[in-house]
Amino acid sequence: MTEPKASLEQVRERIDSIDRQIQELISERAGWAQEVARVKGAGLSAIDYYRPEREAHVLRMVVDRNRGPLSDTEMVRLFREIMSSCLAQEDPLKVGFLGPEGTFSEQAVRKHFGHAAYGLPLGSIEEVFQEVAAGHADFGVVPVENSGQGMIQITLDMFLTSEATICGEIELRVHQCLHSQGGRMEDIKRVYAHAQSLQQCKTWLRINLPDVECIAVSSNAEAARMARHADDAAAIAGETAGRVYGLKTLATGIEDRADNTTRFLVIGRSLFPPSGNDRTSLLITVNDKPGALYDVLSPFAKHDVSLNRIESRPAHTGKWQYAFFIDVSGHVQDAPIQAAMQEMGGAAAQVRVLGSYPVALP
Ligand SMILES: O=C(O)C(=O)C[C@]1(C(=O)O)C=C[C@@H](O)C=C1
Repeated sequence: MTEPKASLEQVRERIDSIDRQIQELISERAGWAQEVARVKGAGLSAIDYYRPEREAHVLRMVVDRNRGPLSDTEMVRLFREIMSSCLAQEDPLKVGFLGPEGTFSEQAVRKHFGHAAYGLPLGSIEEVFQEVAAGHADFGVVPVENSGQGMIQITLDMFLTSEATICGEIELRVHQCLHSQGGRMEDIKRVYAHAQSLQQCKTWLRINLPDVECIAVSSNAEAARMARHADDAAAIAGETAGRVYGLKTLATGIEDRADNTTRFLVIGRSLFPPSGNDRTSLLITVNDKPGALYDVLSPFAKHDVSLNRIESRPAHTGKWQYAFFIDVSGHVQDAPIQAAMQEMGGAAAQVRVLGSYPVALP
């Protein structure tokens, strides 16, 4: 270790002085955010001021400027909170998510919208779509894919029948923990968790709790709630859920894959302009003729548009008809995507732009 540069008292004086400057600058920034609101016009609500493309741009500049010692994720989190508070000065955004309190979906809401947004815990993914459509929530956050388990089909299927748009994506590293009321691993006879979490921790459970009964429930937070009632029960859930439900944490990082990550979508009712680094999600149904899918996809290759993902789901329009969820790099206003969509022409029975949105930040 190198020699200290100053005494503890001197270090604290320096920190106090920096805090004063930071606070003055945050207040000044909040004043300018109010000025943005005046420029845009009075009497609007939070959703009219919210600009995901601008926020993504601001946060990318934060990452570009970051020289440490704090990580990019930490810096982004701090600036996200500042923007969240600036935006909420008039009226906070209302964001629906799969509740109850303490779920990973709630963590995703906080990661993307900060703590000044108003979180609305809802009973199911379907309800999140319904509340956004009805205007009771400005936006919704729904899980769509896990790095180990793949796509969450109910979320994809909701786009077949709802008008929801995609306004953002969030990647959340999912760290699972084992929590219990009693706090003793040797007493555990039952483990509650969401089915996905049981899958994510399968190997750990086999090695560490081979004889317990595993019970799938509607969410990890629900599992934590159930585990409160008996000393011989435990829950697999995130750290937040354990804290919210007052449980003791018996083990942390019990997910089998070190890179366990869930991708969430931000759903809303409108489309937003380009941020400079975007992804576009399309919902395409093809006519039942030879080469139709090829004819839909080849224009993207021709115009040098990268295809990030393709998923097929039964289309609900007839037996053996399929809808394709296609993600491509870029914004729908970009010339190459426009050209590809025009060329695709009659090969597609239906094309719906679900949304163009900033690629997830760290
Ligand atoms: O730049 C704007 O349009 C603002 O309203 C300011 C601001 C910010 O704090 O930077 C706040 C909320 C928006 O979502 C984007 C940016």
